[in-house]
Amino acid sequence: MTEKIVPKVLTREAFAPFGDVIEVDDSREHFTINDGFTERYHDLAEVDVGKNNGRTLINIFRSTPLQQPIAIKMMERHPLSSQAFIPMGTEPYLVVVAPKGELDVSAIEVFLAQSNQGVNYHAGTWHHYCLALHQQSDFLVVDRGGEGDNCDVVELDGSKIIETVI
Ligand SMILES: NC(=O)N[C@@H](O)C(=O)O
Ligand code: NI
Repeated sequence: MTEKIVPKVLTREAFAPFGDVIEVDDSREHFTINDGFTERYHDLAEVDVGKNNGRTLINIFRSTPLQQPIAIKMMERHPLSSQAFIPMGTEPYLVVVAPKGELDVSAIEVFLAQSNQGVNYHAGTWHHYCLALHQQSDFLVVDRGGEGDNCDVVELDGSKIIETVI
């Protein structure tokens, strides 16, 4: 039996169980620098890459959209590190997550992220791989390099289907 999931609006509060939202938010700490020509929105996400002598990687993921409607056929987690996705283009994208611990498929949540919002999955947060929408999109990705198996993947039956995003 299939289940349609309607993506939710991505907010810091709603995403808090899974990680951080990276966006300009005047309720967060910010201050003026660079002779007054720059506003620094400070310390927005917890980059956690140090386990087992890990180091920070800065990458670009060029992601091609899947055909919609998208069936959720996998979830993965990085037990040793966080992973941040910051869109470099102008398109929204989908974020599919579930709480840390043993994967609870019934707890899967889907968010629609806008092009001015990045996300940072905390270590162990279950997520689908990067889901671009509408056109090929680049994402700046900050994650971990180093020893150890840092990607657990679970295959799903595809019965959870994401409502099409126009
Ligand atoms: N495998 C890989 O580097 N990418 C995934 O972790 C992802 O979340 O897109
Ligand atoms: Ni990942």
